[in-house]
Amino acid sequence: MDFVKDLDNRLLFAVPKKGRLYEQCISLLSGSDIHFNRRSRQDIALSTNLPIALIFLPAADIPKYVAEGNVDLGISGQDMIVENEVQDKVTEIMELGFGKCRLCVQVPVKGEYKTIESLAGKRIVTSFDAFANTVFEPIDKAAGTKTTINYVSGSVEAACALGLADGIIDLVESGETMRAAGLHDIHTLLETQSVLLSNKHSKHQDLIDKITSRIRGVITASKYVLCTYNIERTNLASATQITPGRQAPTVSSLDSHEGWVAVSAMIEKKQKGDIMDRLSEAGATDIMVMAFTNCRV
Ligand SMILES: Nc1ncnc2c1ncn2[C@@H]1O[C@H](COP(=O)(O)OP(=O)(O)OP(=O)(O)O)[C@@H](O)[C@H]1O
Ligand SMILES: O=P(O)(O)OC[C@H]1O[C@H](OP(=O)(O)OP(=O)(O)O)[C@H](O)[C@@H]1O
Ligand SMILES: [Mg+2]
Repeated sequence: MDFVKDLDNRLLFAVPKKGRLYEQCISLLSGSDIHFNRRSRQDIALSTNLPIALIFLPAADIPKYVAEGNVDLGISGQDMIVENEVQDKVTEIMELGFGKCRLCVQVPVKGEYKTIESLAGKRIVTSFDAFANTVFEPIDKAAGTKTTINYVSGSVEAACALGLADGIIDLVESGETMRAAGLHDIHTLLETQSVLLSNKHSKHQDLIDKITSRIRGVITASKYVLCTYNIERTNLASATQITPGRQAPTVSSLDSHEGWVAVSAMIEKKQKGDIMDRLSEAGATDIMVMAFTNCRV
């Protein structure tokens, strides 16, 4: 436990210790040049190049630690922030674009329930019991009844078939798990994805800003590629309409080819095929597309 004293003066950054957010978080850290050595089974890892300690915790608990100020910064899902009821106590710095899914009310396909209101007074099983209680409070009040909310930690979809629930509240991404259990969704309560979140009163705000801009750079870099090509200056105007860049394309003259220029511009990765076709039609040659791993734009 020697290194507990080494945590003094370090920014504490909570990262999901396993599960579907883990790999993406590790790749964000690596893309942001936050280096660390983590020994097997160890949930605290000191960064070797920045005054940061990474704390590996269950995603579901991270919003609570951030809200209470036990850690300065964290990555978790928006659903976990809502379930921990800490929306007002943390700053959601930015959406990270992964862990995207919907929190839905689901019922058996062959059943009588068609609306969330029809479940008033019935039995709901969920891992999101705090949120479910807030959802059913007004519904119960209007119907003059009390819905039973029971917590289970996983495999929530099994609850209806097992006779434990009339409906469930759980996450849906592809819908495969829901359909396999003979369920369908009748109401979306929340759209969620992973976010970078911070404590509102951290003493490490400068470092939080630095990490945020590095992570933002990694996310932007994953959406864009750099496109370079050569083109006759007479065709430049039509080519730059195809690749306007984020501000403007970089244009330099080609010494060896009178009247020709070299152009480079960031383009959206998902449009690269179409853009290359159109550049070719506009007279561009030597068209190349290159990925980059981080950027500040
Ligand atoms: N099927 C899914 N698709 C996308 N995101 C998901 C999915 N299931 C869970 N998530 C998101 O992943 C985050 C972590 O979820 P959870 O705590 O259930 O861990 P997990 O990664 O599913 O691992 P496990 O359930 O095995 O412990 C949550 O914010 C949740 O919204
Ligand atoms: O719509 P889908 O793509 O099928 O994904 C949704 C499923 O993913 C999550 O379960 P997870 O795999 O985390 O298992 P768990 O129930 O043990 O948490 C979630 O709780 C759903 O069951
Ligand atoms: Mg899960």
